[in-house]
Amino acid sequence: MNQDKLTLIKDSIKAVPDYPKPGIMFRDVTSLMESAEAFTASIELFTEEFRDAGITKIVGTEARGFLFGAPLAIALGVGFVPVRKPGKLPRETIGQSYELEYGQDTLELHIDAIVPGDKVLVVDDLLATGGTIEATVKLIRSLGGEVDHSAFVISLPDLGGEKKLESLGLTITKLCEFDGD
Ligand SMILES: O=P(O)(O)OC[C@H]1O[C@H](OP(=O)(O)OP(=O)(O)O)[C@H](O)[C@@H]1O
Ligand SMILES: Nc1ncnc2[nH]cnc12
Repeated sequence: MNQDKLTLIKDSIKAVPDYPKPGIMFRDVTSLMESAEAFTASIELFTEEFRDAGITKIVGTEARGFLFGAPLAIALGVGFVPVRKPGKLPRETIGQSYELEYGQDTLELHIDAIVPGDKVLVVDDLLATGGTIEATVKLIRSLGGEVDHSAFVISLPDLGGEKKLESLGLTITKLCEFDGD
């Protein structure tokens, strides 16, 4: 990947100590999005990476996964499917609960949004424990979707998400990483 773009992206992400709870170093992707150059670079790098991967759908997780998944879907010319927190999707859904770095939650997916044979790329702003994407992958696979690839703007490898997703058979594409938290 283009090193200048990767540096621009990493440098644009502000750190907020003790948010949303004491002891959490919050990596704020909204500061990246405030920079047209950094936001554009992130979508360009993902597009180059997945242009020839045979992806048929992108799944993005609420809420920050929508911000990168949707523009990438347009760039790749494929559909975008949201995975949402409970009660937000209007049609019939399936659900999966999961653990977060700072809590517990459930995610839902429309049952007709993924069809057997879909080759799905899961996209989120940040990979921490991997709980969000593990739950998302279970939802997609239970509907017959194939999911081999994941993409993140930020990874926090110390929190174990990369190992968890590798054990699920996923490749991990990340634009930057931070350690020590
Ligand atoms: O790898 P994990 O430990 O699962 O953590 C990563 C997830 O946590 C954050 O979302 P959050 O649940 O805070 O939701 P939000 O995007 O709606 O703020 C982040 O955007 C990822 O989706
Ligand atoms: N440290 C962190 N910064 C931003 N988003 C997160 N989601 C889970 N952990 C996070």
